[in-house]
Amino acid sequence: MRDIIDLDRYPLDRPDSPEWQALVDAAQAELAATGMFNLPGFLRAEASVEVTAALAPKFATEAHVHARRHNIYFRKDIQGLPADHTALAEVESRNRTLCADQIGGALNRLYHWPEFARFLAATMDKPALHPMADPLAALNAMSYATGDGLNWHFDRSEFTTTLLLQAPDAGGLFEYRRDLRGDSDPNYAGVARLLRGEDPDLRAITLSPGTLNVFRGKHTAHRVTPVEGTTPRVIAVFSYFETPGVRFTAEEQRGFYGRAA
Ligand SMILES: O=C(O)CCC(=O)C(=O)O
Ligand SMILES: [Fe+2]
Repeated sequence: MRDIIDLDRYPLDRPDSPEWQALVDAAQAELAATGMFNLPGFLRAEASVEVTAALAPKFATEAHVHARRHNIYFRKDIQGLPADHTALAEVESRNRTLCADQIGGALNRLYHWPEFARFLAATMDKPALHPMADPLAALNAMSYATGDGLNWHFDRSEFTTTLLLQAPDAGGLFEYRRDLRGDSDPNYAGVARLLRGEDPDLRAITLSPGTLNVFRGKHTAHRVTPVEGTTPRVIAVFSYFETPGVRFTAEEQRGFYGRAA
C-alpha cells in the first residue's frame, strides 16, 4: 500500500500503535465537531494522477451517464409525505459513473485492504466494517465535466468515504448540512427549508486531490455544485456496511447505474 497511500503520515498499516490511535482520535474529534473528517494527501499525488489517467478512457467509453431528475431521497414517494411537499422537490444531477466491476487497480486494492476498513470502523466507533457484496455499488468512480453535478441527496449508508482524484478548475464544491435528519426524525420541514435555500447551517468545502473525506451521508444532506472549466472533477466513493453481504436492490442498481448485476 505504501506505493499509493502516505503511510508515514497516516499509519493505517500499524493498527493499535500509538500513532494509529492518535489518528483515530483526531478523526473522531473532527467528526464530532464538524460531521466529517478529512485526510489531505492520503493518496499520493502520483497515484492520483495515475488512477485518473487509467480511468479516463473508461469514463469516455463505458461509464453510465447518470443524468436524471430526482428528489433528496432518490425515492419516488415517501410514506406520509404529500407528493407536493417541498421536501420532495425534484432537482437535477448529471455525471459519469463507473462501477466496482469496471474499476481495478489501486482503488480496488484499497477498497479490499482490511486495514482500510479497520481504520474506518475505528473512526466510526464500530466493531467492524465490511465491503458490500454488490458488484456495482461497492466502489464507484464519478467524473463531473463542465455543468455536471450531483444534486441534493442523502446516502444509503450511514457513513460515506470519498477520495478526490482530480480537482476541477472551478465549481464542484461539496456542500453539506450535517444532522439534517435522524433515524427517528425525518425533519421534513428542515429538508424543505434547505431545498428552499434558507438553511443557515449549510457548509461548503473544496477538496484537494488525494484527500480522503468521510462524512455521515445518511443524515447529512449533501450535493456537488456544477463544475466549471475544462478539467473534470474525478472522485472515488467507497461503501462499507456493518453487516457483510449488503446489496442494492435491482431497482436501485438500475437507477444509479443503468443496469442490474
Ligand atoms: O462527489 C462527491 O464529492 C460526493 C459523491 C456522493 O455524494 C455520492 O456518491 O453519494
Ligand atoms: Fe452522496
